[in-house]
Amino acid sequence: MRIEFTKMHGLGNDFVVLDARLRPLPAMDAAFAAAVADRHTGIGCDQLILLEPSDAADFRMRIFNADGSEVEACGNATRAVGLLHGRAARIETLGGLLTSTPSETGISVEMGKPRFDWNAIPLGYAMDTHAMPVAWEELVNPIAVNVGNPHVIFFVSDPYAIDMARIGPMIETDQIFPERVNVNVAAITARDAMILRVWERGAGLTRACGTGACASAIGAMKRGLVDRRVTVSLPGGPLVIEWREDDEIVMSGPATEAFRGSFDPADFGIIA
Ligand SMILES: N[C@@H](CCC[C@H](N)C(=O)O)C(=O)O
Repeated sequence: MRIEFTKMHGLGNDFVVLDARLRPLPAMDAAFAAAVADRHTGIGCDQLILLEPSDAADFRMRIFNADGSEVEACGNATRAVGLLHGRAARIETLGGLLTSTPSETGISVEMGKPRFDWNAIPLGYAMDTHAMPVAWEELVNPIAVNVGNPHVIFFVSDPYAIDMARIGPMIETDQIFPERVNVNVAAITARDAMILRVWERGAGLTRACGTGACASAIGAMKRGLVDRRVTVSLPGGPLVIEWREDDEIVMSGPATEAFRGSFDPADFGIIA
């Protein structure tokens, strides 16, 4: 059996998109997703995205990290599937119902409302999420925000001076985060601009993280460091994040289709 896929990316955060909206695919599990995502023996991607029919929206998007874990939200993939859909779409995810719309800069997505309660992040025990009384080496007093998925944000003077490949996994898997966490290091450069690098839960260092940009922008706005519309520069390029007065987060930026192909799951050692 051959499965068709579309390889896409948002600012270099790359996806294998499988479309089961019209034709069912073999049941997806962590081993299947990890095998496809493997950059040496599979197709290779940061996230595998599975589109399915939905009763509540135009379609359902399921998100699997490269390590196989299924998660609630992915900002860049939401723009990518919005591009694939070709027109405005309501998209059901584990993190909530999202809306994507073609825009001048690519695709804009209404990402939902941020949550700040310690048990909504979630954290292992009650604490102030606005300035968490914790530290990992030089990374201190982060803010935690859930934008559909969990994020912790550290404000630093130079995100590129932080050894994220070493410290990222330590924080991601710390027991204070019972569902693990996406780790963001951000620097404010103006009232409307910031620089960001992200160690993603289940995927590692990526060139861009849409939910990371949303969470970091909201964290900076909460702390009064930036205005309510900010350009977030990631290694792969910029995203514009706005926190509207109605509490909705809007993310705008490009999405790209790279190529299409097909594979036989057996080639990757998957018994489908
Ligand atoms: N790359 C994504 C985020 C993907 C999920 C994340 N790694 C998690 O585990 O929550 C984005 O663009 O938001």
